[in-house]
Amino acid sequence: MTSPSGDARKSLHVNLFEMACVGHIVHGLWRAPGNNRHRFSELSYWKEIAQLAERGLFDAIFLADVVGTYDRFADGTDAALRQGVQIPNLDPLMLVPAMAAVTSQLGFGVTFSTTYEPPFAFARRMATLDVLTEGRVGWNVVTSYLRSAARNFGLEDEIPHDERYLIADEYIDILYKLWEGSWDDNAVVADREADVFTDPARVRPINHRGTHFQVAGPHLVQPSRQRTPVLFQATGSPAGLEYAARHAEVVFIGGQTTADVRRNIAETRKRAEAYGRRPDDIRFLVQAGIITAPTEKEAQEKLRYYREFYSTEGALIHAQAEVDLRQFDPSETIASVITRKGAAFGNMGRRFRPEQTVGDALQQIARFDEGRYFIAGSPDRVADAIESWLDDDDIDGINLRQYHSFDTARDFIDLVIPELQARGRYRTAYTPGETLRERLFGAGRARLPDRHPGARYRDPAALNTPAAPLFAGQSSIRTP
Ligand SMILES: Cc1cc2nc3c(=O)[nH]c(=O)nc-3n(C[C@H](O)[C@H](O)[C@H](O)COP(=O)(O)O)c2cc1C
Repeated sequence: MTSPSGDARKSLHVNLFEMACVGHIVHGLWRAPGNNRHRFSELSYWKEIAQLAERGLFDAIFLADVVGTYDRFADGTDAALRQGVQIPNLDPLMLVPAMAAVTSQLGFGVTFSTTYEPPFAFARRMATLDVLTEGRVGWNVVTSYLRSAARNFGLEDEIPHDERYLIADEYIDILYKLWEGSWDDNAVVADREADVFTDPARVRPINHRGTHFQVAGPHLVQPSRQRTPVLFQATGSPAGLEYAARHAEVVFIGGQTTADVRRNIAETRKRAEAYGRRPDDIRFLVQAGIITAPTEKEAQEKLRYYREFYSTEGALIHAQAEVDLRQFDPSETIASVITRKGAAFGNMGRRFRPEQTVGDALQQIARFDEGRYFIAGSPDRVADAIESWLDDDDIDGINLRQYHSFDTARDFIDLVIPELQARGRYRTAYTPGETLRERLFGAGRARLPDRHPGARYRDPAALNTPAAPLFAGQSSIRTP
């Protein structure tokens, strides 16, 4: 079958979705016997999971991150602390060298926010990782969403949503200047006889003077194999999609149905063309929940078992619920709760329909086992579902959500991957020495293609001509 994007039989890209905490998105399951999540603060945990992902020939381990606490529910941060909802958490960039040292092919996607820390230091840290891993890193560009994070970095409140993307646009432009424009490939000559380590004629400052940042340069790190790490982004808003169309190479796309997802993908590809990119310059991933076992019956039993540990309170904390819905009669409607609680109902009003009951809303918020990209079943049924996601929805891959570390990844690797391989839907080996970008886009694509906006700074003259601002002429985007 030919997919809408034209590939004969698309092969699945897989990242293992991780975060250095006990409760990332599936809350409460850290208590399940045998779950290793509480070991996230041990180096051995990361070494073990990286080796497991490499055994499964995964594209990468993808690390989420937040820089504030979920403090809106009940007794604020205390609830998040008790439930382990993304706190305590460790800095994901620091985990990469440990995992890279015990693997040779696995990639690493790392989340970092453009809103709080200046670009120069981040450019250096990320380039360091790309140099040391020989081109195995990607960056998940986020603008952050917690008000508590803003307060950690000296702000009273969050910067308005669309303005964050404008800042992110200048931020990434600086990174392109540093990563792509500041150093020529052959700048390091290491000529002992001539007593020259780096040829100064091949290194230049960037002298960026913009709206939000001023960065002189030169970049402190010599070019890595990819120069710019693979650019990941997750978004659903018009501003975010515009940003993705311009910059992202891998997009986590939203949508509840095949039709939604296909439409969102098609629109993003079309917008990318408006920026001079090709429709297939972007890969699309979804976050998938997969629970499998040798037989259908065992898979359903495993699902039931996981359900027993799931924490509704954790889900409410993560959703930044301002009201504890559990205190209401399950048969009461959301409309009636809103009337009684008024403004205190906060963001929950946007999540639910007024006619829904509290019981229904609670189930909705605490459900980890539904939706187009969830399946609990035998390896055969899982593989059928994945083939449909690839062909019918036009996605390219998944971020595999973990319920149990390391069983979720192990089950997928031992049971589903052989089935996908037999169907020609999954690699049977890594291509030795390939970069993460080549794994996603093919041989010869270690670096951004020339048509990507970041590539313009390969011409040093471009360092003196500002890039067009994001959203230029876009009336739907709220510029400040
Ligand atoms: C798969 C996935 C992973 C995400 N990981 C993070 C993350 O680690 N840190 C973060 O601040 N936001 C993360 N987000 C949230 C997005 O960055 C973004 O805020 C969200 O998708 C809403 O998009 P918008 O900001 O364009 O409205 C993630 C979203 C998805 C779908």
